[in-house]
Amino acid sequence: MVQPKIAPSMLSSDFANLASEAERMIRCGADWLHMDIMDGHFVPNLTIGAPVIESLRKHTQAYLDCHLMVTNPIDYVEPFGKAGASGFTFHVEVSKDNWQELVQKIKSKGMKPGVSLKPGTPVEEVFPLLEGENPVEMVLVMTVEPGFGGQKFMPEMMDKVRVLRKKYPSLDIEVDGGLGPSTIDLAASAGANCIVAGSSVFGAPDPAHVISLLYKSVENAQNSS
Ligand SMILES: O=C(CO)[C@@H](O)[C@H](O)COP(=O)(O)O
Ligand SMILES: [Fe+2]
Repeated sequence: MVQPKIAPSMLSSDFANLASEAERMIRCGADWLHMDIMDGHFVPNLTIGAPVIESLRKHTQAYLDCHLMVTNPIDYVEPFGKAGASGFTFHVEVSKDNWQELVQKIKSKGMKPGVSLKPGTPVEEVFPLLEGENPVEMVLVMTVEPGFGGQKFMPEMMDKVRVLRKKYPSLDIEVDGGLGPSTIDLAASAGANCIVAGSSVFGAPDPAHVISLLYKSVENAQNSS
């Protein structure tokens, strides 16, 4: 059975207090911290890069689940490895020609390679990356258009999750965008085990309660499947 992981998206945190926000999330029961890296080109928004990951790493031992919404992910592997990133998830839409080199490089820097796909990208496009000698170890299914937090969950993306879970029973499948107490059951029953949640966690009066609801939903779905 794949381990449930709840990953609050730090995009919804107070960036001016990133270290204490990270610590607060871990205290609230978060398994991973989801870090959204946007280059203002692949997506129309600009966030943080390796220097911020490096600074945060000095304050936490937590798993830093980095989601690279960038046009040239290969340029980021070395700096992110040095900075202390744990997971490095790139987008399939910009990696068709060099994903093999990318995966190899990510692993050689001690990070876990993942691939993400935008809502309009067919799930079949990630299949080659899950086969062969050097596969990715996680698929991140976007459930909103990448770029911003606080958008509405797209339930039609659950078909992709179902297809992936059927084909790859032990794969880490992450969902990202619009996840919270009202949408988690759809994602959990489709087979997602890694759950990114930004606004629903940071906007809640009791983030620990939301994190535990998300975790329990994944556990329940796994126990009844
Ligand atoms: O990658 C992204 C957005 O591009 C996400 O990680 C969001 O930051 C999730 O935020 P919510 O939809 O949960 O508010
Ligand atoms: Fe993300």
